[in-house]
Amino acid sequence: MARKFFVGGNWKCNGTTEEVKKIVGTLNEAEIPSEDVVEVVVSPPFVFLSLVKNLLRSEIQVAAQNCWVRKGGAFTGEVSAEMLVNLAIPWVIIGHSERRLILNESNEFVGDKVAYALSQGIKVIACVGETLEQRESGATLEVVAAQTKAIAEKISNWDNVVLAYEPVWAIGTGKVASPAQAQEVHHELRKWFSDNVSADVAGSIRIIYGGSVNGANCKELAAQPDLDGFLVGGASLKPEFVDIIKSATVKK
Ligand SMILES: O=C(CO)COP(=O)(O)O
Repeated sequence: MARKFFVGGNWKCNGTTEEVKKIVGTLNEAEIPSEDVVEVVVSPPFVFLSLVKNLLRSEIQVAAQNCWVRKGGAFTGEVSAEMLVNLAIPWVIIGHSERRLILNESNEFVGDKVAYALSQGIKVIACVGETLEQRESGATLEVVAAQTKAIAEKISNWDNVVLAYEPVWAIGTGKVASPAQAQEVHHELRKWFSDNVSADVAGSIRIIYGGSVNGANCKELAAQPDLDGFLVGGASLKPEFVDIIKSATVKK
């Protein structure tokens, strides 16, 4: 079965009510390819999830940017998977490098979070990616394999997971991975699934790229055979996000 192109917009810790309404207005008016061609998900900060879900056209889904690792309770400042279910939020981003590196989320903790969110029926955009230092020392594949393995050790069904390869050195830097660099890692990750999980999962899992994707560079990246979409940061706050969604048609 062909892998449906996936475009996620990670708004990170940005936006006011007015700005959020403006982005949603742009998306609601945009001409985008049908749901058969592309799956689109935007991820606002927690406080705007309900607002966005209520205002946004129904073909575009909503994701949280994180959730607590287990059942909710006495965990001040956290938001539980149960709460996301209660708000009918279908997706969550887990293991973004900003959380791994700034908030010290370990591979194991990320694996536990992915497993718990899935157990509650929430689909997961799981992020992996190497730092510049790791790339320069030749450790890229080892790093992304270890991050993926820590998830694989905690889950047995990958149907509701999208894997986002986001090299840290490309995030927010304007320094996008070349199509060849992205393809190489996506290909190796797919091979990792084939060797360590199953040929079925290797063939069906969507591996999307994130890191300085914009309206100008998306088409060439989208054309890479093992690249099934994008996780977009900065450009997802701008009208050019629509151009990135449209790059799905490159696969046709
Ligand atoms: O981190 C990202 C998406 O999760 C990518 O961010 P930028 O697109 O701003 O580089």
